[in-house]
Amino acid sequence: ATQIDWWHAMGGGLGEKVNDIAADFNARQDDYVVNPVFKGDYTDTMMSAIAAFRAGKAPEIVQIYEVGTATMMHAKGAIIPVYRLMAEESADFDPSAYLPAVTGYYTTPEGKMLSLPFNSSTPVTYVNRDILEKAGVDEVPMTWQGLGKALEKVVDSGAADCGLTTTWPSWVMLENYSARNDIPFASEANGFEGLDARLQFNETAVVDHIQRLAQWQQDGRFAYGGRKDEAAPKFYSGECAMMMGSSASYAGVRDNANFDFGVAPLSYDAEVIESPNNTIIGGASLWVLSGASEAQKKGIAEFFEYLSSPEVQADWHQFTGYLPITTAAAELTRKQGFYEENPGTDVAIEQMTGSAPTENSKGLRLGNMVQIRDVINGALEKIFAGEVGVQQGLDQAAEKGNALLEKFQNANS
Ligand SMILES: O=P(O)(O)OC[C@H](O)CO
Repeated sequence: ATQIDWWHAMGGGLGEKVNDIAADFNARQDDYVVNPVFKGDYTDTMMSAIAAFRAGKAPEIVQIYEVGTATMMHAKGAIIPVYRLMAEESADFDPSAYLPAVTGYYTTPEGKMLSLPFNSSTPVTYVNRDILEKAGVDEVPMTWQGLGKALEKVVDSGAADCGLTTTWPSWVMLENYSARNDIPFASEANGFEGLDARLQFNETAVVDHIQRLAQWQQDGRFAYGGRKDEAAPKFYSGECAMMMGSSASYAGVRDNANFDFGVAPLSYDAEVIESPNNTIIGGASLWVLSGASEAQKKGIAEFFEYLSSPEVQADWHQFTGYLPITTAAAELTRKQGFYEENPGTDVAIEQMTGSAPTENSKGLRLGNMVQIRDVINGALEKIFAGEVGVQQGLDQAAEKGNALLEKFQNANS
């Protein structure tokens, strides 16, 4: 049988699920064997794939997180766009079957899908209901203003040491704060309209928002917990009453929380917007690397059809908390009664589909975004440690980030 290597970044239970999906596909037919290989976290996986490609040893399929999208798009000659592969193989592939907020991130301005959305998430708020009850907070406020009051009660009552933490701080507190409140994160429609996009978060309400978090970091309402998902144990352990993070943290919360937990939408800023936008996606998509043989390409097309089937997607969505990427998978999940039996699991999808995405909530398409996130997170760490003022820290991050954008623009135009 033809071998197809699939490098991915899904560790733990998610990795086992990926292995099961590949094994099921392999068992259904005899022509192809998909071999999933765990390559570390998202950054490790992307870096390994780039290095392997240069050495002529690339896998056929690689999972790349959403912030690597612009880099992959411009890696001319290194990728086979998914829309082309599926057309060449006459695969059963209908981009309109996917949720618009998901496909928007991964398509060209002409609507052509470059990579296959596989695990798309969006940030939500997890709450420890036991702590909230102890603190006398009856419902989870929808706005940052309401949240400030509720978290004050949590801390003042001694119900928990910390009010709120977050995973992926740049994604949640800058990128998604901007989208939710209809503010540009960068010019040129967040980079969708040109490589000359420049960062704008140091000139918008993001500055006040980070000021708020810096204040809360001082008074206990917020606790910074790391650049990726290192903050999750602060929530699992009951140290923090709430956590903002990926909808795909659901599996971890479900398996680790020894308390009554709930899922609420990501807060919006009542001083900025009356009715919030959708949030933007995170997670990752699957890219096909050039070098795949004719037989491998056929196998990949078949595998992608299988991955996008309502059954596989619905099962993956229900197990992980990633979004059902197709309308059919969402409908199947609803029909199966999953949302009714597991309250809160539909929050992410409601949040994504409640309104049509605007220019500010479609996503980000910025080159070198992996490095830009590091710059932003570095600035947040200094701000929260009181080493630099909020405006100064964000100005410095924007300046460094813009230099990275300019470098990418020069290399690709
Ligand atoms: O934890 P994930 O897979 O939902 O990803 C979160 C962020 O989007 C990664 O960039």
